[in-house]
Amino acid sequence: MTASFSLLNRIASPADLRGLDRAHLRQLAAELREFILQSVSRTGGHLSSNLGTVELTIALHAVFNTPHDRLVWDVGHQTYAHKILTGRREGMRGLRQKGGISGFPRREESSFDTFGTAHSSTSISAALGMALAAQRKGESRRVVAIIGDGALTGGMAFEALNNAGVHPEADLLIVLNDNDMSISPPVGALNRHLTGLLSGGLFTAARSTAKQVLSAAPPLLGLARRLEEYAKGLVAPSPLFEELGVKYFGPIDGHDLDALIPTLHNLRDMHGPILLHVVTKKGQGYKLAEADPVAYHGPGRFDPAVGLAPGKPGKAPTFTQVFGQWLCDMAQADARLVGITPAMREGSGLVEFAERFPQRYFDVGIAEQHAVTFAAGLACEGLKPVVAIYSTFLQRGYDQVIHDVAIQNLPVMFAVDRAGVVGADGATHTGAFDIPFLRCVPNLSVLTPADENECRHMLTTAYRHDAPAAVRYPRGSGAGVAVQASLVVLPWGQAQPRRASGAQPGQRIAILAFGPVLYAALQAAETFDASVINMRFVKPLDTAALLAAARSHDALVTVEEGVVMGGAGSACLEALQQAGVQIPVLNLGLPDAWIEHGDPAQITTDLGLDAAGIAASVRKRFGTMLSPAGRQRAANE
Ligand SMILES: Cc1ncc(C[n+]2csc(CCOP(=O)(O)OP(=O)(O)O)c2C)c(N)n1
Ligand SMILES: CC(=O)[C@@H](O)[C@H](O)COP(=O)(O)O
Ligand SMILES: [Mg+2]
Repeated sequence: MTASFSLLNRIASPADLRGLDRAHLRQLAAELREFILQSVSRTGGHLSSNLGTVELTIALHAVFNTPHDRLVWDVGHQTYAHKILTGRREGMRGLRQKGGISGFPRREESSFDTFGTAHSSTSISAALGMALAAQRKGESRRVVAIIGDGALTGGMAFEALNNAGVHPEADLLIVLNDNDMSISPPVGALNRHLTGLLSGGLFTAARSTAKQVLSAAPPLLGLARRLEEYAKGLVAPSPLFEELGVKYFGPIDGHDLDALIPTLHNLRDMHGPILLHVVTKKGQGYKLAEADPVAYHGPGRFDPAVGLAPGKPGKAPTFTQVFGQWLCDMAQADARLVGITPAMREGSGLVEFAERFPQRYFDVGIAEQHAVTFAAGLACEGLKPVVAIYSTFLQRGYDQVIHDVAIQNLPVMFAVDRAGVVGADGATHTGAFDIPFLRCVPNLSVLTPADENECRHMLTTAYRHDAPAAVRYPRGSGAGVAVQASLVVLPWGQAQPRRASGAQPGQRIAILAFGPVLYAALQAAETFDASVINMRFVKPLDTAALLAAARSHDALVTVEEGVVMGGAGSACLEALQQAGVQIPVLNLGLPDAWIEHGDPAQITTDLGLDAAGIAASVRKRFGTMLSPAGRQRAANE
């Protein structure tokens, strides 16, 4: 790194910055911002949110006695400054890489990380719990939740505010970090309310007023009350929060340490649930990120002097891109189609659809539960909703899938992206569980395309099925199979034989593959001259193909990129058991363990789900069967 980090290098923990004067804190902010930019440009990571929270993080650690006082971050994708100031500056080299530090707060990583997170809108609930625990235990502790304007759109945040408002004994400070952005531009009436608080020059006027009023020191008891009234009168009052029983302060400039520090100082000594509205800019200080915070939300590696490299032409499309193109084509073909995203327009591949079909596109905010039930409502009235959702975030909408979609057998289609290993985001974002939790729901079908072209066909197949259906596909690209333009419906519930074993009786193995892992299975099959079946459907399972494979082989292997426990392999075991068929079966997939962050290819290898890994597992389990002695034994049986 070329820049000088003379001050930052001396900060081993927040205690080191508490003695610094304002000028030095400003220098620290500048160094920290440069450090984050350089560091993230080398590792990839959530850049623009982190550039926007540098001053806020410094101010929080300067004013609060962390980690005794609790900072609870929402989502946690904006905690790089926090990590750097809490002893993990060197750790940033390995950010989100195998064995390195996480991109999110983790309790096991640092005592300053008070609550593990990465899914949105949990901070107020957790912080309220901590504040009430402290109160009940008689501990003197301040608890601060830091939540973005995007995260505040999540249902959990509203539920927590509703609860906090009836706990005046909870000393809880909620810092609303309002950068007027989610990943994409924010949506919804709450955003309109927040914008209203900043409009008409009020925020500009309030900036200096707030500085004078909210920063009055020292915070005496009587002053706290006056402060509140001043703030109500002179700064923008928010009836919304006040009516909920949460005292509202702000808005103040979240990049101005002279406003932040004294204000936090005063609010620190007030009681009950309080919300401080802080205004920041996503990408602050790096012009390219300020101009395009969406592109710099979570970039890979890049040269900070040049910015993000343009996508390479001719590269195979990702599954997400295949879905995005399919959605536009299907929308063109069927006027009933509507597309829904819970705040993931870019990640889920809906940018073009949103532009071309604005009346049929719904970004509902970070509100997965609502997204699913909203889709159910649309379906009730004859529309054909497609909910584009990451596997990990569908976990949030599970009861809605069961109660609102499946019980009523409504034709809602789920395009389940990021199913399987995701890489740098790690355990919180791995799409591990969707097969088990979806396949047990009556009426709901689960499809697992093996490649890009099959993905397009399966999306069409599921869409035309006219009942609840989920098509799951992974992050990134697959085998690179060319995608046909036509909208093809595949035979419902039918597997596809891909390779026939020519092995001797006693040595015949069939690999049943679910999803893109088919291609690794095909490679592994060469080693043992195994049969390979592309199962295509987890549900309805092609039991005819399964039983036929069991009859004509000596062992079965199932492979999927999801947890083995309760997964597609389990579905095969259940079907075999129901049919009274006994055959050795090896189930391969994700283990009963958290999949940590790292390079996705490396993770796949470590999990034994690449060709070599599958072959090694088969050899380990069925090695004796494959040996001459084993063959002899099988022949004698
Ligand atoms: C439950 C859930 N849904 C979606 C996401 C994906 N996501 C991560 S950050 C983010 C935007 C958050 O916006 P905000 O809280 O305002 O923070 P900012 O990015 O603006 O700093 C979204 C939608 C998530 N982490 N969790
Ligand atoms: C923090 C968060 O939840 C998102 O920003 C997520 O990291 C995006 O992941 P993708 O890069 O897979 O879209
Ligand atoms: Mg935001």
